[in-house]
Amino acid sequence: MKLSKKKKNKQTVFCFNVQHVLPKIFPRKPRDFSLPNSSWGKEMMELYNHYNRLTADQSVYLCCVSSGGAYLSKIIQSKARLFTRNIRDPGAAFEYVLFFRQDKLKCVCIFQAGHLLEGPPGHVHGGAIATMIDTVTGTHASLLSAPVMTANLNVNYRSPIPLGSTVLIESILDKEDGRKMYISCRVTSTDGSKLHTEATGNCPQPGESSEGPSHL
Ligand SMILES: CCCCCCCC/C=C\CCCCCCCC(=O)SCCNC(=O)CCNC(=O)[C@H](O)C(C)(C)COP(=O)(O)OP(=O)(O)OC[C@H]1O[C@@H](n2cnc3c(N)ncnc32)[C@H](O)[C@@H]1OP(=O)(O)O
Repeated sequence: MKLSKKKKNKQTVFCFNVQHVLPKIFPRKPRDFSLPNSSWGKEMMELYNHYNRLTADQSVYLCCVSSGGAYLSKIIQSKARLFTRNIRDPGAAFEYVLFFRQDKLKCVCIFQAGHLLEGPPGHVHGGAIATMIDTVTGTHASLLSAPVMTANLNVNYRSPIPLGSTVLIESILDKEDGRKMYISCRVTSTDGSKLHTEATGNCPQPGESSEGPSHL
């Protein structure tokens, strides 16, 4: 993955451009799943507008596209799809947008959990929550360094997340030790008053001998 670097108002702004990570052979412009759609509730829209405004000067808006599968299928001859973007029905599963703040080494994700993610009746499945945490910490670590693999993820579920609700997932780089990135993550209600889940993860850049995401 390449990050382009632009000087803007004396600040360095990193732009994540999907065109850099897609091969030229990709037949059409992929749908950008991080743009608003009709399934987004009021809270999701308000938060999206809030963070999107913040990106104007000092942050980066990540375009999380569904293109991974189509890209990979050309290479590994499979029907792979990025797990969190493989359900086409808007609002049915993982609706989310990631915002990466360069200054505080912090990533914020707005996540609206759809009806296909049910675990305990009326609430979000723990595996779906861990998936989103893994996605946020993995993307965060990858954008701070190079593509990583999650080696270790510890998740503590503190209070259930109501199905259909919107939550904030915030990740922070705690420590960088060689090629290991230690990241902590909190899932809270959108006003921050209720803690749903806490997690810590270790995401190293794979060594040369390991089977990392080198094909990316
Ligand atoms: C993929 C990222 C792409 C990014 C693209 C961004 C664009 C945005 C687009 C789309 C976003 C999508 C984002 C999704 C993100 C999802 C992330 C995942 O779910 S990854 C799948 C689950 N994880 C695995 O399958 C790993 C399996 N394990 C391995 O492959 C290896 O064990 C690996 C690579 C983790 C390490 O292997 P070694 O050979 O490279 O290196 P060694 O020496 O074994 O470990 C390195 C250091 O890490 C520690 N370590 C290893 N395993 C550990 C563990 N389980 N717990 C704690 N530390 C561990 C070791 O002690 C070592 O530390 P010392 O350097 O000696 O200090």
